[in-house]
Amino acid sequence: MADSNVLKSLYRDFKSQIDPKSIQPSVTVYDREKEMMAFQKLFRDIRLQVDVGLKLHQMRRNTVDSQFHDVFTEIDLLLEPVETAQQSIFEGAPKFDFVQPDGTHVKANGFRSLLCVLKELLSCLLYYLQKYARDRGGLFYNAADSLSNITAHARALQGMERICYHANALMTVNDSPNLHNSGDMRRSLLSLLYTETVCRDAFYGRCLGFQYSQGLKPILQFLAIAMASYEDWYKGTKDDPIKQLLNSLLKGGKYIQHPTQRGVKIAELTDDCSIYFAKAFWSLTEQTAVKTAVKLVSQSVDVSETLEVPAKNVTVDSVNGGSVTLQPPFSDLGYRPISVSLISHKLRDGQPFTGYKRPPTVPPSTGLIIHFHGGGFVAQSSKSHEFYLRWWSKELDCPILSVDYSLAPEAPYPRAVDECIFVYAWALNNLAFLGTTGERIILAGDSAGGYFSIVTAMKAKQLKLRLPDQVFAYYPATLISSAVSPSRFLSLMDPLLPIGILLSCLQAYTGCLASEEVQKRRKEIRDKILAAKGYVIPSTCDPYVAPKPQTRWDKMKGGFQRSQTTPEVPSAPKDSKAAPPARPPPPKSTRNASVGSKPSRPPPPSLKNGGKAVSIGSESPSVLFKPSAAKLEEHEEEENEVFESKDEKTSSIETGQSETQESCKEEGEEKESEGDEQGLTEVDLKAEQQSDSNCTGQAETQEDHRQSITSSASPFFPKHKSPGLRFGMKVPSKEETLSEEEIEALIEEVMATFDDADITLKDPFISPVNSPDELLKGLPLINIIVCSLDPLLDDGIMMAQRLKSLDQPVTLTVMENLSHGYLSLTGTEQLNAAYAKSIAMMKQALMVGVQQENNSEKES
Ligand SMILES: CCCCCCCC/C=C\CCCCCCCC(=O)O[C@H]1CC[C@@]2(C)C(=CC[C@H]3[C@@H]4CC[C@H]([C@H](C)CCCC(C)C)[C@@]4(C)CC[C@@H]32)C1
Repeated sequence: MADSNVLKSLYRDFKSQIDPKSIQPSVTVYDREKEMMAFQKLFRDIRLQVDVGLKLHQMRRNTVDSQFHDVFTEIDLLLEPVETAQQSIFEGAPKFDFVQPDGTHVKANGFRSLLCVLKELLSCLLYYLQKYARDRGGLFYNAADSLSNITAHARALQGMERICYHANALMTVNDSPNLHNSGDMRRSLLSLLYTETVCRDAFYGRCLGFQYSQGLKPILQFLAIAMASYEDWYKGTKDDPIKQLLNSLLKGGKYIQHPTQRGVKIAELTDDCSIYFAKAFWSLTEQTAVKTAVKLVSQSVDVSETLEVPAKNVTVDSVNGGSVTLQPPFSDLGYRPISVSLISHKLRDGQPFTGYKRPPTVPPSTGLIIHFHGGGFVAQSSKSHEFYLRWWSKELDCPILSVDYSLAPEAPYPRAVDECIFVYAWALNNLAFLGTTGERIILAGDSAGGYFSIVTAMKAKQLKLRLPDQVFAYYPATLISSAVSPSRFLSLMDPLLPIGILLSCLQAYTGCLASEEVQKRRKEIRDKILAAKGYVIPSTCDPYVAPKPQTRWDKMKGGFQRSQTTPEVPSAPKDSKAAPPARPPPPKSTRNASVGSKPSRPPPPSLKNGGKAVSIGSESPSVLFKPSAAKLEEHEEEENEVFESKDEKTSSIETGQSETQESCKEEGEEKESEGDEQGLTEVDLKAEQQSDSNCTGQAETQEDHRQSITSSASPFFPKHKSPGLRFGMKVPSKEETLSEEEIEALIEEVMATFDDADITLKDPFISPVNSPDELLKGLPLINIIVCSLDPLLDDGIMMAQRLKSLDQPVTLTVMENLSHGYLSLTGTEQLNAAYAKSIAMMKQALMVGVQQENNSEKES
């Protein structure tokens, strides 16, 4: 089928040589075809490896055998739903692309990014599966390592499955090209609720940074590990700094060596992240030592001055001939001078200079860049961004004024916005002092700073000040709300902007930091709803226990086993007592048994269910648990036992298994009579039916699977003896069961705790993407630069869509496979290329004469 499509597209290519008009579409179709085939090939190859693996280990001769069998079974079960979601996202993704005003198609949006990430993950998984197949039985074969790698990637695939599922659901409710589901707080809340069930530790363990290219990966891994060890420092007693430092270094080492612990730690620490921790970690770049190091390695400049904009009224000329007086910002902190940095490669006439040896001056530049730094609204300063600002100043040959606006949570919205526009007006009045004639003024900012650059232009427009000539918003946040979007799902695995930190920044900036009591209550409600929907509450599970890496001795034994006739994976029991009894082979191989009767999932729910938000993803069967780092420490001992015999465990687990079936039946009967009364939604019912069929209808096949999973210390399953645990879902107990009305009431209760936020969000300036038309019309050219692997990708795209819909000049540039914050990172060719591209764009914008051309074009 796919082959015939390729043939068709080749034929179209051939035809296009005759008919030049058909060149464009045929190339696109061909590319898409190739992309789709790449996915199909990946799935096919993985299935092939899994089939072989399942056959090899179907005898379940020992614990390692069982573990391999479990992990292959789990992958096998995951592939189908992942592939279904992938196909559907693949179909719909292009509808959300941005088409530049000049007609160029920008192939980027959160859906596409999720597909890229999925592809990367599948490739990694395939790599480890193939490596395992190739090395098995070889001299240097390490069974534990293989198992750990395959397991880690399979667990991440579980997370991806859930994310793709939600993304797919989002696609069905969002009318293209709308990527955010803003305006529906309820739905956002529910989506956020269900994302709690993604095992995020899987993304931060062995798989950390899997989505990035080889150059970027180690940098982001380093930063994530630094964050994990900094947490230990931050929490520890600050009495003895040396002891503290050594301790965090040791912890850093530990997190490199033990990926599982790292994963759990990062997931835990970024889940309910205190804004003060994020602030402290992100402000590491403010340390004198770091600042000095930056100065040493960066471009040297003649001027790097810190100035203060006094808190006095500023009167500026307005565009209609009059003048406007701006009062200094007052909210939250009262009147205060605002700190700014002036960076200039050459000392220019008029510029202040307090350095040691005065260099010769050069005439004022024609351009000026006013820069706003990023830092999630809560951290960083012009100094922490000086590394690239110094280069900019040299390459663009113009001075840069970087604004140190006040930070949240001490100074929430609108303080920083007021400061930015105030400094802008002050700069208009002090161009000569800044060393410029001001012929070309550019506003530029990254991240939170990108947001300020757009909002400042909007404010200038509203106040009728002279507008900047262009705006450069690098990966900006443009929707200040917790609305979900496909790219925002990336924050579930992002090393720089994890979901918990993003949400804390949001609360800090909008001035809605919830009290501890409110947070506690929100969590209680979350747990109640999830339990009622049948999710295994992550925090109630035992820690994830990674397979123990083998010792060299084990490896050698592994090597010797090669000569055996059976393709066994050696797991040398420590003593004879621990030798596992050989299991009789199951009646059918699990793989064969499950063919055709695999727990196939219903399609994503139609969320337009009579206007009711339904339980997104409630039928997902994946295993869910979120271990706690503290618990994990306790289990370090147990971790060593994973490769040991399961003799003692067998009896209790087997009891658990029969209990499982019992409870399954009981609950199933109860459900039949109660289902309607409870007013469950269609999706819920489907889920129930499915779980019922898991219970009885497919007794033979699921029995195999359940047996395979519960009967060993599975690397997927925590040693959880809860009866009723099936595929990470469980039938809610009597106490956990809630009626739909009760769930509604709980949702209402949580929504009420966001009331304040709602008031703030109605401000027309807080989210530029949703600002009224009159505030956006008449803005100068806005250049939006986004990264394809950035949780805020959709924010940038939606801003461009909005401006285009108002016929505003806008460009959208996508930096492929780069992460958020790329301007602050350095050291790889990919980063250098992206950096050079940004410079080239700004250089063009600073050229005197370009504006005149634009204007005359407009007039004509
Ligand atoms: C599934 C649903 C999801 C819902 C999500 C809700 C989304 C809410 C949306 C909007 C609300 C608020 C948005 C806030 C946006 C923030 C954007 C924003 O401003 O993001 C920036 C935050 C700082 C940072 C991470 C960054 C870039 C570079 C980073 C720096 C690189 C090196 C720096 C290290 C500290 C150096 C350490 C050296 C030491 C010697 C070890 C590091 C990591 C500091 C932090 C920055 C991006």
